[in-house]
Amino acid sequence: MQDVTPLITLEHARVHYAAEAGQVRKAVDGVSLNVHSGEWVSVVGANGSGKSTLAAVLIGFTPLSGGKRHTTPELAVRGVLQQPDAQVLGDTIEEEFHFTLSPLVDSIEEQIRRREDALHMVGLNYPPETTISRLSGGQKQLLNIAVALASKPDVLILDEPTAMLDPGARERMETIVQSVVRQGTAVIWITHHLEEATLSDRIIALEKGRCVYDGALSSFFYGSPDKDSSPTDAETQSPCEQLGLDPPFTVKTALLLKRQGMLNHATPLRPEQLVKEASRCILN
Ligand SMILES: Nc1ncnc2c1ncn2[C@@H]1O[C@H](COP(=O)(O)OP(=O)(O)OP(=O)(O)O)[C@@H](O)[C@H]1O
Repeated sequence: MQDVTPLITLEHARVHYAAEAGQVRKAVDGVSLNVHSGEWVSVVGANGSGKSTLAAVLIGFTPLSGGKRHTTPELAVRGVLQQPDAQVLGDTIEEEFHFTLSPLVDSIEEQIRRREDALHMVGLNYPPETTISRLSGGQKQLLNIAVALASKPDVLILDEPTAMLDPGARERMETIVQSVVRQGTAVIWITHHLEEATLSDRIIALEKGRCVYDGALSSFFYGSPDKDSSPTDAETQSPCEQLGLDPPFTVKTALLLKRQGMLNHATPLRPEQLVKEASRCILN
């Protein structure tokens, strides 16, 4: 059950940078949104659309050029950024957890328990005295995610967390996020892989720094359900298609089936939903 008070609110948030020849680069341009407890929000958009800048604004790293950012008192926000090396402070796994957990948790036993749970969760099976420089890029990313999880934040912001991960670790990330969201953490997941967005509750799309979509996944991928025309009509392109983004394989397949007169108003997002809808269609 979601708390109605937003954890973070942005009101007309702007981040503008000075560019060449006196121009202004609008990295984030008038974005207004709310983030609630226990929701999983995907943020999508083309390269340079402002996703990482928005993440930095939500975390509180990047000051606003205009607009407002409100948070609830003592909100704990943790971010895992794209470059894992940029976030590592310690020489060893143990040190890395210690730097984050010692200001938050007094008991050493509790710190160790959180560290072991988090390493187990992300599947990083290395002893705590391991030197971080020995880890691969993907393993460092998993370490940053584990440290963020161990701090039990109210809001967890993941900027392309799976970019360096193998398929097994990617799948594990989805399970981890489902579990922390169930415990009430709000997760903001920035991704170029729209397959990863299909488990989230809501999708935000950016274009040239502006928020051009904030809402349900089904309307984003299939168009608005209350329109009279079919979502496969050229004139009724979905927001995803209008933005030129690559929809998940399941959505592409479902759209092809719809063009063959199958699936009616079904809007499957995951393969298992597509199989269910297609079977229903065949049996009828
Ligand atoms: N510190 C900065 N100084 C100047 N311009 C910046 C700065 N940070 C970002 N920008 C510009 O702001 C725009 C948005 O960048 P941002 O990294 O937020 O996009 P993105 O959607 O995350 O891109 P990608 O998908 O490629 O990671 C880009 O045009 C970028 O060049």
